[in-house]
Amino acid sequence: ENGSAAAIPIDPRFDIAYVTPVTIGTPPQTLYLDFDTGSSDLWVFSSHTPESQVRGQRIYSPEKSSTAKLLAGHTWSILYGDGSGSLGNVYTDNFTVGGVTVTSQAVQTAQQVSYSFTSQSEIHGLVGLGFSTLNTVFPNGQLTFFDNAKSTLDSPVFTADLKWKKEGTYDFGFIDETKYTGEITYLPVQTDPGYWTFTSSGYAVGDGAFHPASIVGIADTGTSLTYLPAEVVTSYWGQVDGAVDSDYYGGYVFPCSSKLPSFTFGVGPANITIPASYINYAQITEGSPVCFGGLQSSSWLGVNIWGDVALKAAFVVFNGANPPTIGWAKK
Ligand SMILES: O=C(CNCCc1c[nH]c2ccccc12)Nc1scc(-c2ccccc2)c1C(=O)NCc1ccccc1
Repeated sequence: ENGSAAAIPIDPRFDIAYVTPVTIGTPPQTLYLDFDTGSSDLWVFSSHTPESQVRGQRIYSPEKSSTAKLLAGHTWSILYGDGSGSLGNVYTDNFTVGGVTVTSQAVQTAQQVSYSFTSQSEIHGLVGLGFSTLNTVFPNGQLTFFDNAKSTLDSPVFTADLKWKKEGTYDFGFIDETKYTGEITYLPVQTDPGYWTFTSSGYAVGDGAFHPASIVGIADTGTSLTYLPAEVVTSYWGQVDGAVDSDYYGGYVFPCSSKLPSFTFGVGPANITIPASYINYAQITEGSPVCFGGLQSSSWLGVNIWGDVALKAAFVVFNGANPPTIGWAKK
């Protein structure tokens, strides 16, 4: 049974994250969750989350679901690179997204969430679409929604068609030819430790020369910006009048009036171009003449991340066959 669901930007001004409607339990409880290829825990705000940590989010109440079952003795705790995190207990219940249903999906209910989640009222939890090896449930790791759904899909794939300041889609089980142009270029995926890790073949700044390089990075729908090696982002921001790498603002900022070049990255023999508008990420604060870049250095992360700023420039196929591969197409 294949499926398709909307990827809705949570803020009309800039693409912090995208949420997708899901239903959990019986009778169905609808929540809007962040589908995240950069992690592998499905966790939700719940009736177990302290009221002081809930600010407008919808919650999942397992006690109101006749099909919910506590996974006794199991707990989870996750920490993300930005220092945010959450922890709690585990239930299994019916989980449906875009017409695809998994009965007895592990649903991790939050007993604690960090402030960065409390402050995002539009995000009611995350659906990890990384490899299940990254799942944090203890003592027995749980399977992701995609791993559970795979056998019921026509093909063991899901695709991401994220859009700039507009609603996109996640498709499960099939590849929609109307969503891309030209050919899909498939690349090998390194599944250790469990991210969708691939190697880009290089980059170009604006209409400049292509620089062949092997850039190993994670295709990550759950991270807003794109973080690349210092020499790459330095050569990009070197082309922008007034751009500086600001300790104060925590990254490259530039005068909002500056003209930005596009950024092209290689995917095998092909390439994807990120339009300049996607890299003009956001004003520092409403009305500020200072803008924050969508392309930032990965040196403090220790890992390169192709986040939403890059992914929304492409149609991306996450192929969960054995061995897994990742496909990139223009659109
Ligand atoms: O975790 C995810 C995707 N889920 C994010 C969920 C989330 C976390 N706050 C959120 C807030 C809103 C919505 C979703 C989230 N991706 C990956 S793969 C490797 C790293 C990593 C590993 C080591 C060191 C650094 C990163 C991360 C990472 O920490 N990204 C977040 C981030 C955030 C800021 C800057 C860089 C990376």
